[in-house]
Amino acid sequence: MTSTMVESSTILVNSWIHRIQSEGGVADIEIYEDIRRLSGEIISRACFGSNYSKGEEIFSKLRALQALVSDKSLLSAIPVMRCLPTKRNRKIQSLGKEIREMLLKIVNDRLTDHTAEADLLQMILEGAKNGDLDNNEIDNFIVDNCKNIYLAGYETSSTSAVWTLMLLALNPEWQTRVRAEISEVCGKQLPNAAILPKMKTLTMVINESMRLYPTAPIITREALQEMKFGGLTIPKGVTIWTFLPMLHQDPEIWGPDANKFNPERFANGVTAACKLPQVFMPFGFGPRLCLGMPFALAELKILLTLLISNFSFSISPTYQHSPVFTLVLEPEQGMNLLVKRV
Ligand code: HEM
Repeated sequence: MTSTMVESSTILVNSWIHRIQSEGGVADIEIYEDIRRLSGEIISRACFGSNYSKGEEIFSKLRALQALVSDKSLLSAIPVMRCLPTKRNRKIQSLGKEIREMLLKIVNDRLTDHTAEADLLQMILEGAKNGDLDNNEIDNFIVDNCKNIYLAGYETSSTSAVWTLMLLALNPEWQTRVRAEISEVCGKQLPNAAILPKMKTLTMVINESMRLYPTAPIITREALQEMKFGGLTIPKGVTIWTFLPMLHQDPEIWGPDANKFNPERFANGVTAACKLPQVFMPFGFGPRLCLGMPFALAELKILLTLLISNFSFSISPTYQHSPVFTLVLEPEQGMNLLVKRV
């Protein structure tokens, strides 16, 4: 899927080149919106192949649904309020219904034209076919998996990219180091799957950015039986929240510069970066480790390679630093950077 990632990212690069030219050499760009759109396009193409524009429509409805269900107002925290026929609840229901119908329509079209595309939808369809499920369960399986991929893979990749670009904008010496690596490894070539593992400096930068700004900052696990955790007794059924920023920025584990951006700490890999490498878990851990990790890292490396080799970044005077936790850790006021050609 890397060629899809390169294709979509190149369109973004060209649009910024035009913008910079028309704004006299430097453009103040709110990059979060653009990168989110790009990430949506990439995941739609990966998920729905040639039906990706329909997929984008579905994803935009899922985004609206996500905004409604992650409303943190006091009233919505009362369980009974979620069942009353309020305007918000009716909207949630009708969006859910529309999304389900649109997804099932794509599936039906796919089943009748017998095209076995190499996309995630095809894998989900095959998974559904091979499972021991009745018709209604098959539909639920398909709809739930498509929603899961959207939630897990869309906002996460785009927010990781914008936090990394913010940190690079604040640390121009690292932009220079990454740019030098790109020119050495890629030359005049576009990035491809074979060269991604050679991008050592870029990997260090991405790791450091995910340490300081873990996109999915809370990992949850349910205690399946009563257990002891240090001096605490955790009863069966309790959900335990692990807050990653506490682990990722603990000076006892990472040293006195734990709060500083210093990708050098990852020069010899994660195991040498701190006292307890298992606490570094931007993609989770164990059997539920993020399924999309290789996909996300390829997407991040391709996008950052194309952006850093074409542009230099600095913080815009209009940028307001306001990380906020919705379903992911995102910049509440967007991400304004000054962008120039290199
Ligand atoms: C930088 C981007 C991403 C980050 C930081 C991220 C992070 C995470 C985290 C922290 C978890 C929970 C793991 C756990 O509980 O141990 C997770 C789960 C998951 N992620 Fe990602 N993710 C990213 C991108 C993606 C993408 C692009 C996809 C799909 C294409 C994806 C699919 C999934 C799925 C399906 C799960 C659930 C796995 C399971 O429960 O077995 N993720 N991700």
